[in-house]
Amino acid sequence: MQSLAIQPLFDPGPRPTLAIVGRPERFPVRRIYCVGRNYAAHAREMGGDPDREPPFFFQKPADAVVADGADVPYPPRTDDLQHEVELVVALGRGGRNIPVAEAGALVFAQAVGIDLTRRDLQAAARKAGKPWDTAKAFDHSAPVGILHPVGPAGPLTRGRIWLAVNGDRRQQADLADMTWSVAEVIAELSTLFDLAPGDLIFTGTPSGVGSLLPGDRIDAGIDGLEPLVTRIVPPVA
Ligand SMILES: CC(=O)CC(=O)C(=O)O
Repeated sequence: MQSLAIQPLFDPGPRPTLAIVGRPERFPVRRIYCVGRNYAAHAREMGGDPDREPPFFFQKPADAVVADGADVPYPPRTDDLQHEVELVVALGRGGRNIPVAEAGALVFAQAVGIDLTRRDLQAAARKAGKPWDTAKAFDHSAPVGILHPVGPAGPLTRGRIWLAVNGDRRQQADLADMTWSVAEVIAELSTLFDLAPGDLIFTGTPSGVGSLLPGDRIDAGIDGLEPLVTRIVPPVA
C-alpha cells in the first residue's frame, strides 16, 4: 500500500524563540498569557477598584514576541501606544489544576517584558463592552528580554521593577506589590487552561504606564535580571 506522507499546505514558518542566559539552546514560545490589574496602584490609575475586582487574564499571539532587543515598529490604527513593564515567567513544565504550593516549580526561567498596549483602542473596547484583542494582541506587542533560568528558590517574589523612556523613569514598583504572586497566577491560570512547556506569562504591570512615540528608547529592568532595551521605530510603510 502507498504510504501517504502528510505535508503542510505551506511552510508554517519558525516558532518564535527567546535567548537563555548561559545556554546555547533557545526557548520556543507556545502561548502568551497576560494578567491584567495585578498591582493595586495600576488598577486605580485605570479607573478600577482593586478591592472589588480581582486580576484577570488575556492573551497575545506567540508571534507577537519581540526578541533580542529588536526594534518595535509603531503599530497602525492608534494614536496612543503605551508601555507596561512586567515580570515574565517561562514555563518548562505544564499541567492543570496546579496547587499554589507546586506552581513555582513549573517555572523554567524569568525575564523582563513589556506589554505594549494601544490604549485608545482599549478604552474604546472597554466602553463598548468589546474584547481587547486589537488593543493588546497586535504584531510586535510583546518585547521580552533574555531569559534567566530560575534557581531552587523559584521565581522572584520581590525586587525593583522599573521602566524609563529616553532616560526618564516612568514606572517603578516592587514585585512584592503584586496582588497575585507568580505561584498564585499559575495556579489560577491552570484552572482555566492546560498549561504546557513553552508558555510565557506576563504577570501584570505597576502604575506609571504612559505613551510612546517613534524614536523613543525604552530601558526596562527588574533587580537580578538583564535589562531589556528596545526602540520604537516609525511604522512599517
Ligand atoms: C488595564 C490594562 O492594561 C491591563 C494590563 O495589561 C495590566 O494591568 O497589566
